[in-house]
Amino acid sequence: MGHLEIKRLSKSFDGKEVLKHLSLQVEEGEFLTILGPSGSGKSTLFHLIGGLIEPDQGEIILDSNNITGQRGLISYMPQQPALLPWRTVIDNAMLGEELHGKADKEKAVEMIQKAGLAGYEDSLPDALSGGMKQRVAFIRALLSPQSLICLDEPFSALDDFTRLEMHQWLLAIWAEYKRTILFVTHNIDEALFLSDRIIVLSANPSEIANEYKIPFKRPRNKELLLTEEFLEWKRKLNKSIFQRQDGNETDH
Ligand SMILES: Nc1ncnc2c1ncn2[C@@H]1O[C@H](COP(=O)(O)OP(=O)(O)OP(=O)(O)O)[C@@H](O)[C@H]1O
Repeated sequence: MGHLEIKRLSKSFDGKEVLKHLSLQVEEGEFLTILGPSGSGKSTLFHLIGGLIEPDQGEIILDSNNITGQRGLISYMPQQPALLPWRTVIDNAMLGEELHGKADKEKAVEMIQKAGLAGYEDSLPDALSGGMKQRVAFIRALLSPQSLICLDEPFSALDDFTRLEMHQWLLAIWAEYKRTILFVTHNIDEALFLSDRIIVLSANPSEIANEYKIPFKRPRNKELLLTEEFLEWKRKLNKSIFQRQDGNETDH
């Protein structure tokens, strides 16, 4: 479960083409990142997958079902953690599950503890740091029954130290609860550190400029960031993005 297929998706706003015939697949259990410049249509793509808006053309297929224009079938974690301020940590964590039936409180407590938030179960979100709030939002996404989790730049508001910590935490928890993840970011390091595969988007309108399978072994830890292999990949992706923006040939 969690196999996503996007078929020739197009979307314009006020006559401006944002996505043009975009096709991609996310395999079951895969961590796929879409890397693209600001304004390349990454959030628009997520709004389409989540059924918040309808495409002009194209289809979205999840586990062989056409879900185009349908809401509530994927788990979505936005840039800001979007916790309800009047609900406690545990009640926020169980929210996605509650909306789809009965919540498993024991499981939620277990995950909160694994996320290093033991003792905060009954606290309100205001008592948490930015990184802690993101953990709660991610637990909520993981506990929701949907097989595909879409993460829209979830760490962009965090400082570098917290972000790296969150990356390591996310990979550890993802390895344990194995779900399909579609992640968008414009941070190259983040994309390389986390992903099985990276799709680079071009802008105006968005098309797939390049696609890369990332060979780093798992589990990954922060030492990877300083290896020659990592820096080599970083140069390759930089070149892919910036040559394209400068209007030169792409690197395939
Ligand atoms: N509801 C809307 N009405 C009109 N234009 C829109 C709407 N939503 C998005 N756009 C336009 O579509 C383009 C792509 O926006 P989108 O937010 O999807 O890009 P993005 O890649 O997620 O950018 P960022 O990385 O800055 O968040 C932008 O030019 C934006 O102004």
